Amino acid sequence: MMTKICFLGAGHIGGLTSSVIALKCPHVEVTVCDVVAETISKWNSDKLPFYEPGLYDIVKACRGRNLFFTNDYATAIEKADVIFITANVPTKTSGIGKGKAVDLQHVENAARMIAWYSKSNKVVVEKSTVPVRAAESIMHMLNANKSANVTFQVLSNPAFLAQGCAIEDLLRPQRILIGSEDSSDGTDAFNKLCSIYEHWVPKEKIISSNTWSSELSALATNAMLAQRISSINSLSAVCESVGADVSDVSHAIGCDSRIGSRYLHSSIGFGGSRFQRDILNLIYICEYLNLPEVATYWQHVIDMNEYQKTRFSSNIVDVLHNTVKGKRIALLGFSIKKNTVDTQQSPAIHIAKTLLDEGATLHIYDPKVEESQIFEDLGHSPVCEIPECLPKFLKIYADAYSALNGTHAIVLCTAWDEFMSLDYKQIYSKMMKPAYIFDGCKSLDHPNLMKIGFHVHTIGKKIWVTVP
Ligand SMILES: NC(=O)C1=CN([C@@H]2O[C@H](COP(=O)(O)OP(=O)(O)OC[C@H]3O[C@@H](n4cnc5c(N)ncnc54)[C@H](O)[C@@H]3O)[C@@H](O)[C@H]2O)C=CC1
Ligand SMILES: O=C(O)[C@H]1O[C@H](OP(=O)(O)OP(=O)(O)OC[C@H]2O[C@@H](n3ccc(=O)[nH]c3=O)[C@H](O)[C@@H]2O)[C@H](O)[C@@H](O)[C@@H]1O
Repeated sequence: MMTKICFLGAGHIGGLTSSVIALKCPHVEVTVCDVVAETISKWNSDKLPFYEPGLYDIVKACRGRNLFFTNDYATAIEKADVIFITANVPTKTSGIGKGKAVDLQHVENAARMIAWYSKSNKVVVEKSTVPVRAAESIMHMLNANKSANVTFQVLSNPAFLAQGCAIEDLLRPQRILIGSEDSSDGTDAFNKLCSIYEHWVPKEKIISSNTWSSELSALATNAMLAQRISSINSLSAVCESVGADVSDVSHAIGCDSRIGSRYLHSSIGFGGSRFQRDILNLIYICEYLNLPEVATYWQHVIDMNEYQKTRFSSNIVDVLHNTVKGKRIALLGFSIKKNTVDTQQSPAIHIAKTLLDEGATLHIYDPKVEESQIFEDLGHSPVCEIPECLPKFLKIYADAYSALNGTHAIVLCTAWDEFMSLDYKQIYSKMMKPAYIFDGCKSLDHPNLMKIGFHVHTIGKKIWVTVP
């Protein structure tokens, strides 16, 4: 009999994971549901709800064959053997734990829906990143709302996808972690989920643990990755003071196989909603468990990230002779990193707001982020208490050359590939002099830029040049 899977939540994780399962398991019927009807309409159209390299081709190949997007979650739940919860888990904005603890209401609602519409036993997979022991709450929710003869097994199976390379992460995962209950029913549920992944993931990459370890591992992975970035960013400040280059330091450190080279790229700070949210959640859990020293340790990772953004913005103002008022500054890249439209907590927002508050006029260009998104992200800058005045100071361009024309400085926030191959000689000729580049990604060809005449400032290495 054909295995049937259902996803509750057609966002990034639901949409991406379901598509790859449908691609790799043609005999499995995958149905993806969302409580927002418009999201489902987008999945059924040619303009998917978000951009991710490779996603469109997979959806096109599988949609209507064994991949379906629908609002009829009652039928989808009833038919499914395995149900993934991929609802969003935002940070609480009010009440106990405000600003740190996460709000599980969407996950709980999904669990209730599963209980209401299930007429046979189900394996429920907690895919959303949740606090430790959330599976217990899900189980309570399921048992309190279910029909008498139905039983559930809850597995924890966190997603480890980074935006921009999520399809690659799914097709060739470093590991699939499945946490299950220590019982024969738990083992059966584990085997059922394994049998899906085994279609394309080597068996040795599927690792098992108890449910709580799996839940904690999801938070801990993001916390450790963010901690590495904050560590290298802290060293970038030292490098700028002593004349070292953080890229060299990072390379030297990364060659040590005990440390490894990934997530040691110095930047203007990590962005995205996930790192900060997961660390804050970890801090909240530590405070709840009366582990204040542990909570403080992780808080420093976030503090260092804030420091890096502020340090970079202040340096721009300092270098531009302590005032940017009336100066036109181009900001290249607005998303958290290349190949994604995600702007949540993007360092570019912090930098743009600082420069706007200091009175600069910003020319922003990002290859994929929509103009309306940029206006929304910057709408609360104090300089623009009246949102209508924002367009006077903020201009969004559809191409890099137009954005750079007539500017005093270029600030590189995101390393989209196209920024590396721009004709900087031509750009320099159309900029105000002296022309500055602030490279927040350490990705441009600095000797060449300096030869052209730019003053180059790059994070983690101070370069002062005079125009030839
Ligand atoms: N975006 C990413 O790359 C990663 C996300 N995660 C985790 O996965 C979870 C989901 O994240 P995203 O997909 O990014 O969120 P998202 O916000 O893109 O999508 C969540 C979707 O769930 C829907 N939803 C909410 N309640 C529902 C319900 N009861 N039934 C059906 N649909 C419902 C929402 O309408 C929304 O479309 C979060 O916990 C996140 O931390 C984990 C790893 C990577
Ligand atoms: O929980 C999640 O949703 C996901 O969060 C992150 O993925 P993501 O936020 O999409 O992107 P990353 O590639 O990790 O980058 C996050 C931020 O860190 C920055 N970064 C990354 C690497 C680095 O060396 N330096 C650095 O500053 C990036 O520019 C970006 O702003 C994790 O990498 C994923 O494993 C996890 O599944």
